[in-house]
This record gives sequence, structure tokens and C-alpha cells, in this order.
Amino acid sequence: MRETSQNPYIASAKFNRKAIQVSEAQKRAHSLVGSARIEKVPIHEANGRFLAEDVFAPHPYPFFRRSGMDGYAIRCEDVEQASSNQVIWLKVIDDIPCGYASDMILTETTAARIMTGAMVPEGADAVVMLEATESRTEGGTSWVGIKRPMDQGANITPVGFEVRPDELLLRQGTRITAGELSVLATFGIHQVPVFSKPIVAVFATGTELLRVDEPLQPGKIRNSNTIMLASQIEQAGGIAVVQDSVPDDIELARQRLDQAIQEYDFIVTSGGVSVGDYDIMGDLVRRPEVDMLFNKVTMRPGSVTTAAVVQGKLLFALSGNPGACYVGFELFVRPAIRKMLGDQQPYLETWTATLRQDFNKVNNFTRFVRSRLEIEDGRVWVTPAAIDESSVMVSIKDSDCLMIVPPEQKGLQAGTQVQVLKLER
Ligand SMILES: Nc1nc2c(c(=O)[nH]1)N[C@H]1C(S)=C(S)[C@@H](COP(=O)(O)OP(=O)(O)OC[C@H]3O[C@@H](n4cnc5c(N)ncnc54)[C@H](O)[C@@H]3O)O[C@H]1N2
Ligand code: MOO
Ligand SMILES: [Mg+2]
Repeated sequence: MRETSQNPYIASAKFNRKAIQVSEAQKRAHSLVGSARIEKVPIHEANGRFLAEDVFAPHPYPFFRRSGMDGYAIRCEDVEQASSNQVIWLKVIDDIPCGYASDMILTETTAARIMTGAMVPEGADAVVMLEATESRTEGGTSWVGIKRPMDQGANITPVGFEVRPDELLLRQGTRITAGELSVLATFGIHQVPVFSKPIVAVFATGTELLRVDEPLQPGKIRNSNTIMLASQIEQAGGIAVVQDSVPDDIELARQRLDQAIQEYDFIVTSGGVSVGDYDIMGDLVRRPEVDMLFNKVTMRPGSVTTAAVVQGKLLFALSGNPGACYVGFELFVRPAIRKMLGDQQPYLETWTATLRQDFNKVNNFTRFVRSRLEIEDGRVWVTPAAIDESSVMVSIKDSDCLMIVPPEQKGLQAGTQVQVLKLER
């Protein structure tokens, strides 16, 4: 027998848990989350970050009238009578590559050779593509022959075609990816205001836990939750600070928790939240100085998911069972990180899908079943994992959504429309 963690706190409260709905639990925890600090990062470090301020266009885009073709800038009125039988010849007065602003103004029967992306000269109101022209040189002077009339503005992108000045370009809270980066680059925003990444301490509890590099021993398992949670934290947009696991010793866990609380934005733990003799996290949040938000949620897996405020910081004490730990993170921790990052939609997207096969495992708690989506003929299908018990680790990797099975008396038949939470991975 090993020494048990004598609970110095409250014992009877252990079994007296009041289960609340997922939405209520989310509200309790997430209403306490404010925006993160703001920092400026160089644009090449802004990928994947969340914008901390609205961005308005400092100038129109394009900034100048831009040629859409390699060809000749002309005046439409000069070529109104042009046809293949009646080629109209214009004197070429300039040659305009990209990056060059011509100081010539097109006047009657003149043209300028121009390249795609170059600035159209004053006086011109259309560009004729090279292939539709003829050319000749006479005594050092170039001439271009036009064989058909042109429409006003043909092959010219007007100033502000894409973006008008002062237009709202990007909203605060937007995740910055390829498209946003091109906007920022285009408008010269090289120092980007972003929300600082929340720093999240993560540690597992459990005397049975071995490090990943340790050989197996009877009764022990390797700690897989910490690395899984660290990945989920990073995917959500936070920085994971991975700590060694703590054996089931309430005093050690308390010290570790109280220390982490000083330094980090959130604390995430796994294990020890149920009613077992060594379930120390459940006991820790029942201390008088801790404001416990919930310790039972009407969901499976993860019914024992616990959240508390410790010294003003949020602690998410997730179940040790890998499936429950994973789901608890996605429903409670991810949105907290995203909310801190200013994300306007911090929760996983809800999709509607058609159930591929009968699903009979129903009970009086809402289930979040690890499942896989397929799109066939424009229809979204969902297939639940073969094994999705709370204790099962291996099906996490096979899922890209969580199928929501509301509390039901009877099973769901294949073909039923169900809601799924789309995992972002
Ligand atoms: N009498 C009752 N027993 C249990 C109840 C209950 O209501 N009454 N609830 C069950 C449910 S539901 C769950 S979920 C689990 C929750 O367990 P804990 O959160 O207390 O977690 P542990 O006891 O520490 O571990 C459970 C399980 O997970 C394994 N584990 C733990 N940490 C890790 C890790 N870092 N990596 C991989 N695997 C881990 C651990 O070895 C156990 O097998 O309680 C039920 N029991
Ligand atoms: O908390 Mo448990 O995961 O409901 O199975
Ligand atoms: Mg336990």
C-alpha cells in the first residue's frame, strides 16, 4: 500500500456535485476571460496571430491606374473608326515598364507602349493588347497600328478598384493568414498589432505516469495527455508551458498549482478530478480560497471536467481519461484562449451532417462523439469512431469532428441529421 493523500480539505463535498449544462459551464468560465495584452510584431512573424486593432486603408488600391495587359495605352476617340480594313496608326511617344511613372501626356493620335502592372499615362483611356496591334518604325519613330475601336477604360484597373481610402480592411480579432498578410503588406503595415499569445501552463497529475522516454513498468502508463494538450494549446493560439507531471500528492499539486498561477495566464491540468481516493484536483478546488465554477457537466466524455478561479486566474482541471481530456479542452479551454485572443467566434463551428450508420449509445448526458466527416455529392456525412469511450486514446487521431448526441431515450438511426462540432486541426 502506498500512502494515500489524506484530504486536508473537505471530504463530504466530494460526492455532492451539481451537474450543469455545457452552455452554462462555458458561460461561467468564459465570461471571466478578457482580451490579452497587445504587442506589435514584425509582419513576417504575424502569421496565425490575431489582429488587435481594426485596420483601415491608408490609401486607395490600386494607387494608380494600372495596365492589365502588355500592349499600348491609347485614347479611344482616336480609334473610333478603326477596323481590319482601316488600320489607324498612332505615334508611340513613350515606353512604360512596371515601376515607372511616365511624364508624357497622350494627346491626339499618340500612344505609349506599356507593360502589365505599369502606370497608365495621363490622357490615355484604354490599353490595347500587344497581339491586337501592328507596329512599324520609320526614321527612329515607332508607330502602332490599331485595327478595332476600344471601349473606355478597357484593360485599365481604376484607382481604388479593390480598396477605397479609409475602407475597413481587417477587423480586430481576425486571424492573420495568407490573405490578411497580403493586405497588410500591400498597405505597408510592417509592424502588426496583435494580441499576445496567452501563456498556458500544463501539467498532468497521476502517480502512474511515466515520462515518454521511460520504459514501461507494471501498472504504469506513459503520460500522453500533456503533449496532447500542449498541441491543442498551440493550435488554439496559445503558448504551452509544459511542466513535469505531479504524483497524486495534494500538497505537491497545491504547490505546483499556486506557483503556476503566479506566472501564467491559465492553468490546465489532467487527471484526478473524479471521486477516487487519489483524485487530488477535485479536492484542491474545494479549498475555501478557490472559487470553484463547476465540477460536473452534463456531458460525456468529460462529465467531471472542473473549472475554478485561483488567485484571479482560471484553472481548467480536465479529466485524466484521454478522450475526456481532449474533449474538455476543445469545449472549455480552447474558447478561453480564443476569447483572450479577441476571436469573435471562439467556439468550434457547428455543422449539420447526415449520420452514416446507426448510433445506439445514448444516455441522459449530451455526448460528444469523436467522429469523422466526409463530403459526398455535396452532402456532409458523419461516421462515429468505432470506440469512443472516455478512457480511449487511440480514436482521437482519427476524428475531425465531435458529433453531438443530445440526451435521448433511444438510439439514432442512419440517415438522421445531426449537429457536429468541426475540429480545427
Ligand atoms: N466511482 C466513480 N468513478 C469514476 C467516476 C465516477 O463518477 N464515479 N467518473 C469516471 C469518469 S466519467 C471519468 S472521466 C474518470 C475521471 O478520472 P480522473 O479525472 O479522476 O482521472 P484519473 O483518475 O487521474 O485517471 C483516469 C484515467 O486516465 C489515465 N490518465 C491519467 N492521466 C493521464 C495522462 N496524463 N496520460 C494518459 N492517461 C492518463 C489514468 O491512468 C486512468 O486510467 O473517472 C471515472 N471514475
Ligand atoms: O468524465 Mo467521464 O469522461 O464522463 O467518462
Ligand atoms: Mg480518478
